[in-house]
Amino acid sequence: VCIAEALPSCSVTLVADRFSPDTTSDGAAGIVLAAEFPGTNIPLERQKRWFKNSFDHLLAIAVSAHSPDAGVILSSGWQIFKEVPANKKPFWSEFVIGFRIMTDGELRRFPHHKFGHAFTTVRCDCSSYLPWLQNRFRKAGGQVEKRKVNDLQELFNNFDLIVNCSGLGSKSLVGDTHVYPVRGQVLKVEAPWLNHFIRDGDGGTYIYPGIRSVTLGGTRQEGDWRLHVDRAEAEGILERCSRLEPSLRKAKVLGEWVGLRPSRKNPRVEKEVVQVQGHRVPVVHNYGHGGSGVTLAWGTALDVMELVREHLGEKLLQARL
Ligand SMILES: Cc1cc2nc3c(=O)[nH]c(=O)nc-3n(C[C@H](O)[C@H](O)[C@H](O)COP(=O)(O)OP(=O)(O)OC[C@H]3O[C@@H](n4cnc5c(N)ncnc54)[C@H](O)[C@@H]3O)c2cc1C
Ligand SMILES: O=C([O-])CC(=O)C(=O)O
Repeated sequence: VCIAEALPSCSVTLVADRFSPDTTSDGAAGIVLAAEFPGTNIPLERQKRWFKNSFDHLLAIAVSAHSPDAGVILSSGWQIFKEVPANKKPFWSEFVIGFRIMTDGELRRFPHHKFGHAFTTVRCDCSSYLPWLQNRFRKAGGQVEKRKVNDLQELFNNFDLIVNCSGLGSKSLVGDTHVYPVRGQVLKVEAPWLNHFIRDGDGGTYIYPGIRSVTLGGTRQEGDWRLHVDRAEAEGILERCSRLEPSLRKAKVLGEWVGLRPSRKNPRVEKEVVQVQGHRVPVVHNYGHGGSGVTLAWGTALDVMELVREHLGEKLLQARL
């Protein structure tokens, strides 16, 4: 969408074997919140820029008339901690709305937790947001092709530049041994009386009210490729969430879902030049966002757009010489 809208002289084709509602992104809890990538060599300033650019983009949708169609809304709530964290202010605290430390009075609702953040962020219902974005893409002249790409070489004859956003698919598509799954299971329940999110800071339990349902999570299992719903885990999620919000014991379960977070120590947002049959072909990678793909999507896409722009500038220069 970024490239198709900002560079109208380019013809952009989206090639994928799965589209909404069948992608990982469709089932994501969709909250705009991020943890620092552990052990990453991506500078914090760059992670901040990704967060801020995404947040500002989504906030503008959330406060516009597009909000209901796009499934993007403002969401207020609490992130609570059983122990006071070493870093009391996460790196994104300056970008969300009204970030503050919770008062003792607020914490009384959560007797097993000692510390918390209160703030307003954005929540994306991706089963609405993705079709809405795809519509924007088509309006900007984008083409869509549904097929599996087995090797990037299949694309080099028809395209001048490739942007690789294949998530976990990059393991086989570009032979990346650093990308791995972190399995996550969630439930959707009917509890229209809930308006505020509650997230345990360890990421193991969360309650996110949305437009049509409330998402309950979660699990984080590294290297686990199982895509089926695990009964015991579903019961565990319901139990943990009900301990935080007892009214959930009465909520009707509407659906269950499992997804694999495309995880990587360093999310890969960079240009690579690949040699194919004597030609140098540029590939811009944008994958490995782990549990923060909804949060960082727009910010990383803007970096990709800059890399695409640079490449077009170089091409133009070469053509003139
Ligand atoms: C339970 C759970 C909860 C989550 N909650 C949140 C949250 O609250 N906030 C947040 O920010 N993030 C969240 N995430 C993380 C988020 O879902 C991911 O980071 C994001 O979906 C990754 O997006 P992606 O586009 O890279 O990958 P995907 O959504 O998996 O898309 C990859 C695309 O590439 C295509 N593809 C791959 N290989 C090929 C190939 N060889 N040929 C053709 N097409 C190919 C696929 O068909 C698909 O269309 C959550 C994840 C899970 C599992
Ligand atoms: O951790 C959260 O709050 C939601 C999320 O991003 C995930 O499950 O990956």
